[in-house]
Amino acid sequence: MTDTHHDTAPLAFLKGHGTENDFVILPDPDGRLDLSAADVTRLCDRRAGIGGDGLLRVVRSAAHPEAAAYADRTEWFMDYRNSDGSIAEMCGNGVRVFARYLQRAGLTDAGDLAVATRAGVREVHIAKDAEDGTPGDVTVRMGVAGLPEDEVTVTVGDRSWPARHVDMGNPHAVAFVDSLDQAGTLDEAPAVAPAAAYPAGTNVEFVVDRGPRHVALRVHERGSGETRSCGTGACAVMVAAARRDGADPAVTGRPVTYTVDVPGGRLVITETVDGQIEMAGPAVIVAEGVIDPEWLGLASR
Ligand SMILES: N[C@@H](CCC[C@H](N)C(=O)O)C(=O)O
Repeated sequence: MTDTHHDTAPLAFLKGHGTENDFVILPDPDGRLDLSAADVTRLCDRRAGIGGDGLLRVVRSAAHPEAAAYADRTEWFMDYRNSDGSIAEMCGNGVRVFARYLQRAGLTDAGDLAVATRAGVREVHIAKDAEDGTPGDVTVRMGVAGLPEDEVTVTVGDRSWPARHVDMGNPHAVAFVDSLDQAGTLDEAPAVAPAAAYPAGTNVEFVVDRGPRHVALRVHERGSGETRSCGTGACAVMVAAARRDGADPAVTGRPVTYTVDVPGGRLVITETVDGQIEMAGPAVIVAEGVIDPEWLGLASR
């Protein structure tokens, strides 16, 4: 934290998740907080902190140097960090939870909005709640998947699989396996070769079939370890599965939809004829509170 936030006022936070990919949310509209990697790690610590796979800082686009160029398109920038404090370009579940926060805070209504991310502006739709009060899903247009042609191999222990390199704004290696247990404990990051394919590291997904246009995955996230869901990872898996199955909306002229089961729930993902990947699923705020400024070291800076 820099001296841009040097009072001892409690710092508001919320906690939320999308299919159990969980986040600490820090509202910082005027961009006063300058979070170090150590600050993020502390906040995301599941025993000594609040706990989360990552952190979403909610900043006005105009107040953030990486988003000022988007300020005429959207008011809000998602400053996403992995739980180890590293910065990632994009977080698919994060942007859906971010939108839910904006709705809860009265900063947007259900309907359409746009959120700036390091991977560009993403369009989001918050569905209205059902009559019984069940919250509507949050859908995000994730952009067009990049499919580099390189041949990639993922290894865990003494097993290796060919993998598909998919770029969803952030990097992914998607390996189809016979059983999700083959990925082992995922306590450590799987080895991915050649390293040159992923100069900034990668997220790795292991995938099995569950039925027609229906797959399930486990994921090891760069910067966070194994998580119970990864939105960009689920989209990468959907595209890899579609191409494997011979489905390409740009060729057939028809959108294609896959159900993607993750350990923490279910995402429904469609590739449109213009190549856009649209991901729908739940996004939930579970708590809000205040952070002790002395604990985080705000008072001494
Ligand atoms: N869980 C996220 C992805 C977060 C970023 C990722 N760990 C990376 O470093 O690229 C998602 O829902 O997409």
